[in-house]
Amino acid sequence: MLICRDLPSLRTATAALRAAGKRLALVPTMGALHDGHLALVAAGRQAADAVVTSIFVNPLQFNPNEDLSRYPRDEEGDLAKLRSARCDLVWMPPVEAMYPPGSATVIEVAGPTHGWEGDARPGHFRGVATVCCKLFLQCQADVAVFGEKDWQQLQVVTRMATDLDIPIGILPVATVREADGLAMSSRNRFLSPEDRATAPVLLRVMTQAAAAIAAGSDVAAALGEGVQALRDHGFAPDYLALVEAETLKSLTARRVDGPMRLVAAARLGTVRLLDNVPVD
Ligand SMILES: Nc1ncnc2c1ncn2[C@@H]1O[C@H](COP(=O)(O)OP(=O)(O)OP(=O)(O)O)[C@@H](O)[C@H]1O
Ligand SMILES: CC(C)(CO)[C@@H](O)C(=O)[O-]
Ligand code: BAL
Repeated sequence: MLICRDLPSLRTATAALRAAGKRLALVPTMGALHDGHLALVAAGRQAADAVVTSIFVNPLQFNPNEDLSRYPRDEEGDLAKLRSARCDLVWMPPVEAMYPPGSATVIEVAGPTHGWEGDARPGHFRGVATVCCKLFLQCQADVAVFGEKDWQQLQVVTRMATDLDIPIGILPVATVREADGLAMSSRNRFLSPEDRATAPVLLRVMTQAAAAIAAGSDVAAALGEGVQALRDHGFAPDYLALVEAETLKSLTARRVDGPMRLVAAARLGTVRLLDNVPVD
């Protein structure tokens, strides 16, 4: 497994893979890898001949009041996991290689960035879109693999690649969960034992609300009951919403002309949990 820490060596390595006729899959991550990330690597292996995983904790997508400095890092562990998953190349640039002094260009996506995580984390999607655009251009992969766990991010990146005519396919991978239903996330390690025991309630509440809406219940009532149930279990919900799956536009009634998604963010102690489920 090759490890590249500067752009010239990444370009040389990816050019050699392409010259050998290999199709490349890119898996963008921020490290602290778990089985959710490894499912993306496995999907990349299925979709292409060689997998490039990037590990870069992107300062541009964190707000000043967020957890950049305590974001979990585990380079040794990550590299061991990627070797076992038969990743071919790891791209782990230092911040100065990604944003050299004088960098002055950002990518601003409208549409699916509006609302939800876009409201809760101002500037977050500008940082995500900018780094993903750079990663796509740096690696020139054929496909990029993203988890459905970050549903809004998946829609934002898909929109950006389409709008900028970047020749890359976006491959979504279903959310990987713990046995009790909690979506795997690097930040779960910060849950206290008590909060870890409560955390799966988020999926249970969302699944119930999605089933009620699918069965024809009033949307506002189903969402209201869900929010109350979360509060009763000690969550501080940021939002629980029914949205159009691709645009993230809020829905007050079931739609009949396309897919819907239930999206939620809720805090438990210091940890903000994200999840989403289909409504059908
Ligand atoms: N449980 C999961 N199932 C599927 N994909 C996942 C899962 N968790 C993360 N991913 C995907 O892995 C990629 C990198 O995510 P990231 O490195 O932020 O991991 P994370 O565990 O989501 O961390 P965070 O705690 O920041 O949310 C994203 O495409 C994300 O959607
Ligand atoms: C896509 C990503 C790697 C961009 O920094 C990040 O937002 C993430 O880990 O989901
Ligand atoms: N998983 C999305 C990256 C972030 O929380 O910043």
